[in-house]
Amino acid sequence: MPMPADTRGLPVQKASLLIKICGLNTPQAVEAAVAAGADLLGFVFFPKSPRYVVHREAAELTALARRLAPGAGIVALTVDASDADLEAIIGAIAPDWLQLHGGETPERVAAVRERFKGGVMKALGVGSAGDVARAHRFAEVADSLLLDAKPAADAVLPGGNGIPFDHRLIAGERFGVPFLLSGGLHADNVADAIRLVRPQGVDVSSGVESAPGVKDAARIAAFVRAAREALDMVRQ
Ligand SMILES: O=C(O)c1ccccc1NCC(=O)[C@H](O)[C@H](O)COP(=O)(O)O
Repeated sequence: MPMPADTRGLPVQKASLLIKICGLNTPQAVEAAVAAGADLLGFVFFPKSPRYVVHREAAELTALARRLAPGAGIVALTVDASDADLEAIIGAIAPDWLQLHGGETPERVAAVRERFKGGVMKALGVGSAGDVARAHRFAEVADSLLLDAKPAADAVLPGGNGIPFDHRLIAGERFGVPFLLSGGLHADNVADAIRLVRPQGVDVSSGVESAPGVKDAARIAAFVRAAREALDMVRQ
């Protein structure tokens, strides 16, 4: 899996993750996320998702993002992607981060990280104390974690379902690597979630949409404002 060596630009790691808007699929959505001041911009490479972008679209959107916000981190979200798929995505958009949102094992995460020069973020569903213990194992092989709700058994998507989980399971938890809190967040609940969990950042998709796959500029702005204020408070 030959991967470019110059993608670990790491403005995002310096910023310790912070606020990610996921599932950007139009120029308007990218512009709204950038205008709101998002730190990480996520692009979904999972065909069954309403936020799916093909490589050519993703290349155009990430070029726009880099022009408008050179300091923002570009995140490519994949689900159990093969080496060839990852290589094609990296070739198309040179992401700063790969978000692995499938059933990747710790060994697979370590192997991807070995070859990819950007950051590797492992997404995990949390529904029990056992899941938190499992997250610690992944923290040994990933650059960061994204802790999300577990999808329903019959869900089509492994993420992006707008479902929250019990944040008390990870209140004050530390993993040795930064993590994003995710799952069912929106402008009205994100501050409470941040105050309880004290994550290094937050991630949202459904909570800033007017319909599945349709980002809403006002909701993005409100989310980033609320999240930024709460993150600033817990960092003091
Ligand atoms: O968003 C998707 O369509 C998606 C598809 C396949 C795997 C993961 C997906 N999203 C993952 C994310 O990073 C979401 O932002 C995260 O799960 C939170 O989603 P939401 O609860 O909708 O805010």
